[in-house]
Amino acid sequence: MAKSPEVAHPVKAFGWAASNPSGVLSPFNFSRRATGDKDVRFKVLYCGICHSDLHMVKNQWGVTAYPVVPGHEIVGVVTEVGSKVQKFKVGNKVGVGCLVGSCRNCESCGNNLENYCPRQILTYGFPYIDGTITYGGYSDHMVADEHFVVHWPDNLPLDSGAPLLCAGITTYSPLRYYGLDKPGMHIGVVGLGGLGHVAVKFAKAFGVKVTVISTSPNKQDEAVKNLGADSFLVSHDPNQMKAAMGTLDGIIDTVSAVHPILPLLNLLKSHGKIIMVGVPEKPLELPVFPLIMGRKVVAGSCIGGLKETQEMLDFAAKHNIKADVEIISMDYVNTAMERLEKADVRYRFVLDVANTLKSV
Ligand SMILES: NC(=O)c1ccc[n+]([C@@H]2O[C@H](COP(=O)([O-])OP(=O)(O)OC[C@H]3O[C@@H](n4cnc5c(N)ncnc54)[C@H](O)[C@@H]3O)[C@@H](O)[C@H]2O)c1
Ligand SMILES: [Zn+2]
Ligand SMILES: [Zn+2]
Repeated sequence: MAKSPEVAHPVKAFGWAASNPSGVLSPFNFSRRATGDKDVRFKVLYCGICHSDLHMVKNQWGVTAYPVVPGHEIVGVVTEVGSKVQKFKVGNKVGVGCLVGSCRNCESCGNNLENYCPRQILTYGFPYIDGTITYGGYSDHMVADEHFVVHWPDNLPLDSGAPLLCAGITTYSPLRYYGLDKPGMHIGVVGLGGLGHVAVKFAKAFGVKVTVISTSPNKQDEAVKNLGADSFLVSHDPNQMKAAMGTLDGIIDTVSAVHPILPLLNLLKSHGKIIMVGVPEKPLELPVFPLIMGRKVVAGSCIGGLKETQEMLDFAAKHNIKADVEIISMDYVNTAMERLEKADVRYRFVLDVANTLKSV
């Protein structure tokens, strides 16, 4: 039976929440559960702002339960561990991404794919096993079962590394799973935002040639010079798109809004794959002819399991991969959301929670 909120959640917490589909966030007092046997409690230091947070605070997917405290790119330092915790000690640097629970019993969980567990529990806005609602990392502290907590590699910066917990794993996982990680391959990355720019970095680290496909010609210089992309295509330039037809082994599509995929399918070689990771609020149109003519694949991918998330972080630390970030204070969050909506960020906002979150 679900415990009453007071019993289940005796520890005071403080963060910023949206309370209606305007998406405007404001200071919010709430509480979290006591540290259970297998729980890790940590002080939040930094939290990235994912476009999913924006979709959620505005209820663009129609699933938001208000009030919602967003944030699933959370790094911090452990302050307390339960008596049965094995992997962590007080003082360890840790991270929590999009998941804080799953059944631990199904085929997906058995294969370290908690991200495909039908009973997965997301880090915020989701019913937890005690019947309460989860709250994310735009807050002073977190508590999570140690299975859903990852070790932070020593040489990975906390602030610019935080976005790897969602943007990083969401692009690393499909590059690996769909075999788009072989040196000499040529892939496209569509949408040069939070996810897209780290997709470029991981693909380059795998030895893959990368073309960025974007609506914004003004991102070209930066994509090539700073992010290491090999080439750049302006998606609304028909001449450029025509010249590049049939050249790509795969595409990672990170676009957050409805967009045509026919021009992207045309860029693929035969047997090429387009992997959808962006989540537009409405369905996309799927033209079938260009699919069958070339045995092409349209596929999807959702974050990654905990084992792969740790592997991705360790890989990033080894190859010096981090996000390009704009560090902001908590009271800038609403402006940041407005700017994110206009794609006015290079390339991820990260909240400096520990230094700027003030209780009221
Ligand atoms: N599959 C997953 O597990 C997963 C994980 C995280 C985020 N997401 C989703 O991925 C998407 C991208 O997230 P992000 O944080 O990188 O967002 P972002 O806003 O940082 O980047 C999105 C990019 O898409 C571009 N874009 C927007 N509308 C466009 C249009 N109509 N045509 C072409 N380009 C357009 C923007 O310019 C921007 O560069 C979001 O929908 C988010 O919810 C999915
Ligand atoms: Zn995310
Ligand atoms: Zn499961």
